[in-house]
Amino acid sequence: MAIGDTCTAGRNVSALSVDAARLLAVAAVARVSGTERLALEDACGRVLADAPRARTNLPPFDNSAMDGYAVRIGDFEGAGPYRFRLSERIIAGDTRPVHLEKGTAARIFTGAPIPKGADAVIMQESVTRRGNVIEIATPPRLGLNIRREGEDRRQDEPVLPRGLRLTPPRLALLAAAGLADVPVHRRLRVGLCSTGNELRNPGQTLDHGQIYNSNRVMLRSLMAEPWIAMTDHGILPDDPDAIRSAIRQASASNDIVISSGGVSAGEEDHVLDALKREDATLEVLKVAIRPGKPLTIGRVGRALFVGLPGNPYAAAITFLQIARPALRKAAGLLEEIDNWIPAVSGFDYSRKVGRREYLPVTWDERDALGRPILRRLDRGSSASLGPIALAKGIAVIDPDVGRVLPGSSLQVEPLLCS
Ligand SMILES: Nc1nc2c(c(=O)[nH]1)N[C@H]1C(S)=C(S)[C@@H](COP(=O)(O)OP(=O)(O)OC[C@H]3O[C@@H](n4cnc5c(N)ncnc54)[C@H](O)[C@@H]3O)O[C@H]1N2
Ligand code: MOO
Repeated sequence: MAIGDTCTAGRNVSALSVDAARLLAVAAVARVSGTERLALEDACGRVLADAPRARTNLPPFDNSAMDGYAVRIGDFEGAGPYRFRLSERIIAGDTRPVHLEKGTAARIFTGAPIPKGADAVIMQESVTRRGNVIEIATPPRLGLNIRREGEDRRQDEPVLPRGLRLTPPRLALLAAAGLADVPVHRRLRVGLCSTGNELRNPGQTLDHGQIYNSNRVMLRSLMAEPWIAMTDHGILPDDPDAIRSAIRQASASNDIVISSGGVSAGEEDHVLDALKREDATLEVLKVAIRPGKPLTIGRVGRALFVGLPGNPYAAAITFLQIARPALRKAAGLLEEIDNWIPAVSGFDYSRKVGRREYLPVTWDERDALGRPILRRLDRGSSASLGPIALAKGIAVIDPDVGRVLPGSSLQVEPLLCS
């Protein structure tokens, strides 16, 4: 459901489920269109814009997986033990074309090319060697300890699909397939604003009634991704014109604008009015989520505007659950984050039904099935940062659950805490 700008009822709208709000946010953004080519060394954390093709077979030739002896299976005739004279010595990097003489073996090392005619490698620990002759007790199976040419990737085959975040192993695979550079999506331009007359930056002195801006560093750090180019538009006062002009400017120069504060129902909460005056298409106004119910998402020109609630825990949860999937889509990422783990409650918690709730939790032990036994870190009031700062994860409680009993199953989404 998209709520058009004819809706003047402010927060008198029914709350969307978390899943519906996430879908609307994701649907409201398009993938960035620009791409650039980067050397592999500069591409870690960036998003693959195409499926690069292997320049070579991987591995490029049949090679030995062990230090040992290359043999021909056909030479194992009759009953053992079997004796072979060593006719060759092949080390890694040997570029000679070698043909293994019938009835002989080749001394070979890990990574060295398999000589023509050989079809197994016996590791040296399984062989008795006397001078230039080896003795083998039983015949090997075909292909033993041989890494086949092209078994990882064939030349001209796609090495990786587009839309993947380039991680160290993915970059290594691209390098192994002979690629020196890769096409990546341009960085997603994200603008950040903090709204509130009460905000000062850490390091400044506080007057009575003022607080430190904690959302800024939290959101900047949550978005410290190689695929994001962040512009911090600073602290905006609770002034309708200032907020409107900041939204207009930030939306003209960014793909996505994220603000915190000023989205609830009070007359000093100006974000919604500013969006309406900027002719925004409003997508999300209220979500059945705890914390974070007042969440405002709309399109301003070509940009997506995400007005997170000011309360820090609510800002963190709504960012992670609803804004981040939209950012990931816009950046071209096609892999979803699906890292929840099954857990079991170690607490008794009664609550009002209706909203999906995210509780900060930790754990010190696991049950017989290996599931973490969750311990609550306070109620996780939407204004407090202590619980989420110490949490190992966030437990998810479905909207219709009124009581969580010890021993009941819960999903937990791990937080990176180490
Ligand atoms: N009458 C109603 N009041 C409120 C409602 C409501 O539905 N009706 N919703 C409550 C809920 S739930 C939340 S969450 C907050 C959301 O408020 P806003 O997004 O409008 O945010 P503010 O009022 O500007 O601030 C809320 C709170 O957070 C502090 N804050 C704001 N920005 C920062 C920052 N950058 N760093 C640290 N702390 C920040 C601010 O000082 C306030 O204490 O509204 C409830 N009220
Ligand atoms: O729903 Mo608010 O964001 O928790 O306090």
